[in-house]
Amino acid sequence: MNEKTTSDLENLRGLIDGVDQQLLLLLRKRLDLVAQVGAVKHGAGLPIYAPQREAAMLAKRRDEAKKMDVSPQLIEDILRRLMRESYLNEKDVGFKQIKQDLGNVVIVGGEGKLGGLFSQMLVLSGYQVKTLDKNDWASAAQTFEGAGLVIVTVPISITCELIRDKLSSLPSHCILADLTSVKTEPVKAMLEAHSGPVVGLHPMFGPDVGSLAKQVVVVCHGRDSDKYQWLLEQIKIWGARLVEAEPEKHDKAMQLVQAMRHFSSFVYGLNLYKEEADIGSLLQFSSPIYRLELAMVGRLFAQSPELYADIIFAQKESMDAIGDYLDNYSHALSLLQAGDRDAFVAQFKEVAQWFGDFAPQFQRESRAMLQSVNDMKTD
Ligand SMILES: C=C(O[C@@H]1C=C(C(=O)O)C=C[C@H]1O)C(=O)O
Repeated sequence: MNEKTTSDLENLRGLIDGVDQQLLLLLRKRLDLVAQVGAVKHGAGLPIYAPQREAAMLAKRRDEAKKMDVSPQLIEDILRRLMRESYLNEKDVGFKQIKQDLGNVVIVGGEGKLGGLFSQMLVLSGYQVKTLDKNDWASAAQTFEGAGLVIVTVPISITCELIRDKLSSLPSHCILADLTSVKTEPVKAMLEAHSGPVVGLHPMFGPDVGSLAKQVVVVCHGRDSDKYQWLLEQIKIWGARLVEAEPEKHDKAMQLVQAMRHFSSFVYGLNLYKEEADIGSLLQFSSPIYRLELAMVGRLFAQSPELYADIIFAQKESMDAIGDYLDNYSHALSLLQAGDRDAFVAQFKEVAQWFGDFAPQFQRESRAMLQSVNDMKTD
């Protein structure tokens, strides 16, 4: 490269550095303002996630970007990432405590990751939280004294037994809730063990989310919902959306959303293992979509085998859903083995028609995800 080119590049890159440093100053200023918004929301009991504000702001910035010949999608991508940071900032400011005279919250299994997240959110909301784990049962009666809310978040495989054996003598006013990823049996066990308010919750996210903004918590009502309405309001203030469902309907959906999804990832990983695939080499050749596929499968094997075994084995009925998947896989394979391209195309079209408008919607959503996957490449 000749001297003039080198000099030109250095000068321009220096100017870009200056602009980026100004961006940093603006980011710091924006985060300070967001923290002040968080403080106002804390006092007023407002949710950290304000979808209408976000939609209005994004629309304005997109218009302004267009007039400045800046990609509207670029400013939207930047602002969406900034908003994710905003939620963390606002969470750290804390939340209004909706139920002032609750007494203690006891989280059974609170040393687990999901229990730890709920403990953090409840403490940030001003509640006194105690945790009770497998070595604490000798002092359980004392811990439960004065408890206003007991949340059960232990492995699925021991949830119902623990509820029945250990939680049948709670104070009658105390709310009993669980966070289990299946609802029918735990809600039934809580209703049988406890005469007071009962509610089943299923946070549809992992414990590694930074905040509950935009997340979903499924609510399966048990008993005396008026007594735990404040808890649902508190979860909404944390930024989550509540989806009410009958336990049975929830569990039916989880056969596909969780059991079959995770079982399919397990089998995909098992197949790579049995085929002695060279993951490093696969990554070299991988398209963004395949890298995302590998990431979603690989992340499973970085987590607790017992957790996923519990999720997959939780419902006997999941076997039916997985068995149907195998039947459909075998049918599709038979078309391939028969070289019946026309039948494959016909089946493809039939499924595409069934997906309807969801197909192009998912194509648009996945395009943004794939671009993010590519953005994260450092090689
Ligand atoms: C800062 C706020 O809180 C959230 C974060 C926003 C942002 O980062 O711009 C906008 C809306 C809210 O979801 C707000 O409500 O204004």
